[in-house]
Amino acid sequence: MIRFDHITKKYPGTNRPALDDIDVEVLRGEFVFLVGASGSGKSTCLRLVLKEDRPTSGSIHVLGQDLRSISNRKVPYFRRNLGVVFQDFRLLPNKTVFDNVAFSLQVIGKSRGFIQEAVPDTLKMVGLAEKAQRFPHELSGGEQQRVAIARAIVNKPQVLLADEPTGNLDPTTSAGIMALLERINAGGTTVIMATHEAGIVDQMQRRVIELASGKIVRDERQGGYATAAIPTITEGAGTHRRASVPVTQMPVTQMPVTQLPAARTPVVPAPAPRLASVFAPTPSEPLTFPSAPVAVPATRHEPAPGRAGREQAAVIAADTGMPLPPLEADPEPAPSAESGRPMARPALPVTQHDVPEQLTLAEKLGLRSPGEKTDQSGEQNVGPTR
Ligand SMILES: Nc1ncnc2c1ncn2[C@@H]1O[C@H](COP(=O)(O)OP(=O)(O)OP(=O)(O)O)[C@@H](O)[C@H]1O
Repeated sequence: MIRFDHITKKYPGTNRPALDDIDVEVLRGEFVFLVGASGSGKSTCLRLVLKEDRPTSGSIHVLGQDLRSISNRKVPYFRRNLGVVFQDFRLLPNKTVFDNVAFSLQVIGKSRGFIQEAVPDTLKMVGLAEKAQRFPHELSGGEQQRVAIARAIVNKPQVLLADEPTGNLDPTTSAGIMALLERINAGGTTVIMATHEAGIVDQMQRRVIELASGKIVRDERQGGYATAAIPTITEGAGTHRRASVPVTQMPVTQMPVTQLPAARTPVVPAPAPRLASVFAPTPSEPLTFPSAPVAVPATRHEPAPGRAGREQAAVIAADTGMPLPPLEADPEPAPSAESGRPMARPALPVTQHDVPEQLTLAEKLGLRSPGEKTDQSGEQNVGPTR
C-alpha cells in the first residue's frame, strides 16, 4: 500500500538528511505509529507520502503508484485517497461544523445530494451529529479534532495520515480520538499516526516504527513507545504522562458504533489489538451508516462560488498558514477580515516548489486539479487517481 525504497530526503541548506536511506512498507489495513524524537523525520515521512515534497533519492509507492509518475496535475486526484489530520485542527472558524466537513467535498465538485448525505453520516460517525450547526469556537478541543477527522474521512480515503492528532488534547479526550481512529482503521482505512504520546502507543499495541536521526531504528509489529532512544518519562510533568488515561476507560457511549459508509476489508488484517473489544460492534449497534441526514438548511451547503469561495480560501489560508493564491481575475480585493488572525504554523507545511504559482487554494490543498472545473452535476471527477 505504501512503500519507501531507499528514501533519502535532504532539505536544501542542511548537512544532515532528514531521512537517510529508509526502506519500509505499510500494508493495507494496518495501524502504524511513527515515533521518534523531535526532528527524527516523522513529519517528513508523512509529507513524502502526500507528495507534498519529493525525496532526494529513492522511490515511493502509494496505492500501487510510483509517486514519481504522478504529474503535478494529477496530484489532487491522488490525494483524494488520503485523509490528513493535524495537531492544530485547522478548521474554518466562521463556518459551521457541517460546512467545515462539506467544504472538502464541495471543492472537488461533489453533488449537493452527495454532500447532504455524506456529511451527516460522517458527523454521526464521529459523534457530532447534534452539533452540525455549531461553530468551531463553540466546541471543545476534542470535538474540534473530531470535526477535523470527519473532514479527513468524509470522502472515504484509503489512507489516513495523522500528525500528532492528540498533541493539543487532554488524556481523556485523546483516548476518545484514539478510539475514533481505531474504529476508522477497523473499517479498513490504513492509519499512520506520528505521535509523542507514550501512553497511547503503549495502550494500543500496534505496529511501531521508530525513527532516530532519519533512520528507522525499530519496527515492531505490536510495540510500545519507549526504547533507549526515546525513554518514557514516568515521573514529573513530562508529556508522556498526558496519555495516562487508558483508552479502555474512555466513555464508549460517546462514540457511536458505526463505520465508514463503504468499509473495506483489510487485505492484511491488522495485528489483533488489545483493545479490539472496546470498538467492536455489538448486536444492538449495527455497523451501518444512518441514512437520515441531519436536518440543516440546504441553502447553507451550496458550493461556494466566486468571492464566497475565495473568502473560504482566505480563512483556510489564515488558519493553516498556507499562502493565499493570487486572485488575478478578481476585481474585488481579497477579504481582509481574517488577515489579522495569528497564523498557525502548519505541522505539515506544504512545500510549494513542486507546484506552479498560479494555482487556486483548493488546487494547492490538493483538493482539485490545476485548471479543473468544479463539476456541480455529478461525481465523475471524484475517486481513484487517474
Ligand atoms: N523545510 C525544511 N527545511 C529544512 N529542514 C527541514 C525542513 N523540514 C524539516 N527539516 C528538518 O528535517 C528534520 C526532520 O524534521 P521533521 O519535521 O520530519 O521531524 P519530526 O520527527 O516530525 O519532528 P517533530 O516531532 O518535532 O514534529 C529536522 O532536522 C528538521 O529540522
